[in-house]
Amino acid sequence: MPDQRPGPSPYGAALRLLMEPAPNTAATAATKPPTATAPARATRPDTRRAPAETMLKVENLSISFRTDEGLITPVQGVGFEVQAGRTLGLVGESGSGKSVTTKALMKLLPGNAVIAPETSMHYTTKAGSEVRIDTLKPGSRAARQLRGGEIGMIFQEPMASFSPVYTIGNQMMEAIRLHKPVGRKEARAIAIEMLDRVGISHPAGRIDQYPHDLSGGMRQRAMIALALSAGPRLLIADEPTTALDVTIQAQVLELMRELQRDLGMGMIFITHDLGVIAQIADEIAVMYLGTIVERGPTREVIRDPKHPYTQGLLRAIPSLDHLQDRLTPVPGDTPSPTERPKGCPFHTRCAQALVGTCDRKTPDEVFPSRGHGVRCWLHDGNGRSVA
Ligand SMILES: Nc1ncnc2c1ncn2[C@@H]1O[C@H](COP(=O)(O)OP(=O)(O)OP(=O)(O)O)[C@@H](O)[C@H]1O
Repeated sequence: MPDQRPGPSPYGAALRLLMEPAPNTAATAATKPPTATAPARATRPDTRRAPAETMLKVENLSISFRTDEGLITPVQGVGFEVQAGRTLGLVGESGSGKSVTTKALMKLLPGNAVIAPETSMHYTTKAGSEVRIDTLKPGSRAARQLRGGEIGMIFQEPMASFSPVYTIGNQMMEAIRLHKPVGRKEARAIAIEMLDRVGISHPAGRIDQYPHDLSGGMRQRAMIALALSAGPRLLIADEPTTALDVTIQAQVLELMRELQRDLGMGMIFITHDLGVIAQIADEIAVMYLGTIVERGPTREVIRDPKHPYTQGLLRAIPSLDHLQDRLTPVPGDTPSPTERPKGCPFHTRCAQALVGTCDRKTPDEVFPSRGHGVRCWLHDGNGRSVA
């Protein structure tokens, strides 16, 4: 089991600012991240409160895999929404089912995967038509059109997107022409413009370089340009900044926010790091063992986490001014999906578990406040804590 404790990221400090009800000026200055490009969200005026338009609605998503050991179900009853111009942060430990969930959206699940019949995944296209993603055939033309043209994806490792044997430009032009009726010349012009947009200097020259000619940060930017060149309406970003050093990480996050504002894209941002989520996400969904245990507006979930697992993740965040302190990781290991505990999946690690309830019955989602949902027997859904 890999160590899940987050490293000392500068976002720990940004997160603290979100958690503290009224930071005083002196404290704010002392805990500011060292990167000038990453101002804390808490200090930034919120300019994105336009009426929300739901572009993706996932309900009751369950995914199983046929394996030699039998059927395992690493994703169970997941539901969330993504709005145009907003970001949903999907956070959870390794193996919690984040990648499998997004692969289902991209129709990229392997052949041994089975999506439960009660699942529904509604997506609204650029043209305004409704697509039931759950009913699309993987490998079909409709699925290919959805991927790239409507839903783009960026990964932690840019080489997962780029082929090493073609130039950046050739790969971008191919992506553009797959989704837009343009000739080579026009596609090249769009690609150069996109490289420029993501901050790559001398884009007209860089376009003819190979991925390995670029530095790590540049490759990451080029991958964002590649994903955006087909003009996706929804961008799925799977740990896109984890491999970068903190300064570049902050620049890439800022760039993504900027592009999102300009293009009005919806975004699903996947990470282990709640500090990064605090920087980029409007809403958070916390996943544990294939279930969303808590979701809601970022600020509210971070200031007033309801689920003991979310509370544990927040306790595990280091702050820059207390790096010498011991972190408090969530005790215990995540059980394997083949040994999913009965009742609440977190009860085996929960210090507040109610014997006879949490170990027997699976909690339904309740809403202690508007838009803030939690699956935990400690909450009764009327804003009251049962414990
Ligand atoms: N093809 C497959 N066959 C069987 N099990 C699989 C398959 N793909 C994924 N799984 C299982 O599904 C579970 C969830 O995996 P997933 O990759 O979605 O986790 P994650 O939250 O994205 O983790 P990480 O942060 O490490 O990427 C894991 O237990 C994994 O072993």
